[in-house]
Amino acid sequence: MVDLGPVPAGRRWLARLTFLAALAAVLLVLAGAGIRASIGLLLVSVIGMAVMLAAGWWFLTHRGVVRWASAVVAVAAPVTVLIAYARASLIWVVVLFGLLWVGTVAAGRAALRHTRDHRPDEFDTPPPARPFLIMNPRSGGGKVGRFELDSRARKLGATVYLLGGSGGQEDVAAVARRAVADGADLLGVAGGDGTQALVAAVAAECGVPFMVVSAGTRNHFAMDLGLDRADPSACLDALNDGVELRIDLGRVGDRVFVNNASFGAYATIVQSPAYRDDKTGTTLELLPDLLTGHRGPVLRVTAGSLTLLGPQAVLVSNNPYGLDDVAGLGRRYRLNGGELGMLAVHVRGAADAASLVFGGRPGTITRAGATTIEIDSDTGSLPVGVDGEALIMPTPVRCTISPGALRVRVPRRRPGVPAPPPELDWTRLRHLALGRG
Ligand SMILES: Nc1ncnc2c1ncn2[C@@H]1O[C@H](COP(=O)(O)OP(=O)(O)OP(=O)(O)O)[C@@H](O)[C@H]1O
Repeated sequence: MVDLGPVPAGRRWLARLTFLAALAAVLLVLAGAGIRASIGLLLVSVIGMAVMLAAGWWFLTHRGVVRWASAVVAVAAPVTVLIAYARASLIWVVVLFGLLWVGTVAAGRAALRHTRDHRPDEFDTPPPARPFLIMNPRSGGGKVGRFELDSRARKLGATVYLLGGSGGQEDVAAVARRAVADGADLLGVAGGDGTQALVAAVAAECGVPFMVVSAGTRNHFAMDLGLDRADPSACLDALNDGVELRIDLGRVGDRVFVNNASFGAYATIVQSPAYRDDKTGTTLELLPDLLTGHRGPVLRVTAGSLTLLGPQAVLVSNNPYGLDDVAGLGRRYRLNGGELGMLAVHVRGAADAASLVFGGRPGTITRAGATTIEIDSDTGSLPVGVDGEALIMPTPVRCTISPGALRVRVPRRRPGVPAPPPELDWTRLRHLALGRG
């Protein structure tokens, strides 16, 4: 066994604090409510949540009176649970228990936190001599104008191409290719993730570095690169004081994606012509048929040795999302792991929905990692959402990953990506608390 040296005293005390807080939480419930009321409290909570999830499923899969009656039940269930707590004068027990449990988890995580440096490898490379940035003045509600990104970039020596001058949809990949042919030695985008993916593909193909300016609305790619999302102008620092990262690119059919490709209900809904004008109304109208399999393609997914038949939604991502707990929800802790992530949801009825209280029955939510994922269906083509852009692709649709395919230039000083939260491993905590490392 490798000797990792002595454990810092601070971590030992944090591990002890974890056990103390957990014990205090349990004692509080037993002392405040008694054993019988504690069991009752737990049962009422579990039943309330299960009813809420089952009613939520009925809301999504029905229309008319049944839908709205389900909505009432979905809201009434948690309210009833709260009333039950209040009538038993136990709200303070529940609130205090919640606070103590949050403290327990925080102390446990801090005690087990990885000590290894989480930053990806950075490469020192000379600054670009002829950077070329494509900017979309309409992205993020006009961030290019608000943060004066175009004039700032020009002052730093970049050539700026503003999208939208022609009035119609421009071929950004062609603009980027022309720029490289004319001598550009870096390509960058200030815009949404769909545009980032199109230009990143050209940068990887031409072997020039890519630069991301967080001027979109969601900026998920910028977030997972550890860039500043609040102030997109900070991303321009990469031009004069930058380092390079090597990251992976996902491929779906003949397209590149930087974040994810989605299949199934959501991808089908966004293809609907009515979706642009009425997102909620169109989703509610289409969901019942899509979720119950009366409409839309039946998906067949192969990820490594795993095969799934009939999931309602599948998300394939460029490196897996940290979905193990809410802290990591919707973010990737690394973009250079060389593996696609897959998340598939298959809810067959209200019982499956209710089972989500305990994490779902087997097959309800499936996660996997693989280097190739194939999505097939009984139809000749499939709607696919590629980094938020709605496309139709011929089946079977193959997703692969190209490890280290993209050089990304980022500011040397940037917010960075937090280390993934460690699993709350009680055995390791016990060893730590007892000073055994
Ligand atoms: N290639 C393009 N040529 C011309 N206009 C474009 C192009 N791409 C996007 N637009 C226009 O710019 C608007 C904003 O697009 P974009 O997706 O880049 O930003 P966003 O919606 O703010 O970001 P996000 O992808 O994070 O939601 C779109 O509504 C679209 O009309």
